[in-house]
Amino acid sequence: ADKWTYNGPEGEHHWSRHYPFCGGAFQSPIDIQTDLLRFDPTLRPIELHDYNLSANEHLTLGNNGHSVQLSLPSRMFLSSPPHRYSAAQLHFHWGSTSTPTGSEHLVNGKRFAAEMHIVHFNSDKYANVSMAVDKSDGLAVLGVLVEVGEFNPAFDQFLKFINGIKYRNQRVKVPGFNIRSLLPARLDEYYRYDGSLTTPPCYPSVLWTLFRSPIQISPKQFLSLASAVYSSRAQESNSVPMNGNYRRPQLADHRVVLVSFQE
Ligand SMILES: NS(=O)(=O)c1cc(-c2ccccc2)cc(-c2ccccc2)c1
Ligand SMILES: [Zn+2]
Repeated sequence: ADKWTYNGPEGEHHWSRHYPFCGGAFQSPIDIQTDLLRFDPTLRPIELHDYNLSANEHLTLGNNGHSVQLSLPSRMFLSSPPHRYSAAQLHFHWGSTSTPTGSEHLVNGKRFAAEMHIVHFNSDKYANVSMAVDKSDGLAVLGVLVEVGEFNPAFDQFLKFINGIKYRNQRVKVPGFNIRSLLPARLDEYYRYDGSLTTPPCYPSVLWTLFRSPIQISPKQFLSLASAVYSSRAQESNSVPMNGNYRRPQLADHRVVLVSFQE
């Protein structure tokens, strides 16, 4: 079983003991300093294919003890030339009801309420996500910053089922919906850098795309995300609420963060 947590003796400062890459280079997340960006005119708008899933398609919403994740069919893909990346899953990182700031990436030191990650793998080169996860050109993750504000009907397409996955290893089936509706309007404005999984084993295998525009969810929706789930199992006596499941920003070292927009 994975032996890591976000706090305490198995917290992020100890991850590298069992997961050496966590102490290595190219780690994520980072604090994106907008005065150190380099505009790259070759960064084209992200193209999404087959993101509009029919309600007949059933997705698995699960509690893996560290996050809430939604499985995605691999026929969904994004193209960011030269490669095509097939979808694998999406999941979230958040703070807590008392401190509603739990995004992983920061922008000029600002932490957002939460962050959504849509994990894809390089299906031009690898048969599945497990083959891709530890390859330097294996993964592409779309990051979306989340703010508390307007109600977000797309979020409710899965949030309304969250009470079925209150405890670790619980899973429910949810009808497919348009995953594009979870993303911000502007898919042409994003930050791009080479990084890693933000959880153990922290493989430096991720081409990160963090969209410039945050999306909004209502206070009630945030409360539901941040207070409905536990990292403990159903039958365990002392239940452990799942919150603060975000890694602190890592050193950018000399990594250049590219940006697809100029102003
Ligand atoms: N935060 S992340 O995007 O770097 C990330 C990617 C993947 C991931 C998943 C499948 C294939 C490849 C990578 C898994 C997690 C994860 C989050 C919580 C608990 C355990 C794992 C997190
Ligand atoms: Zn993540």
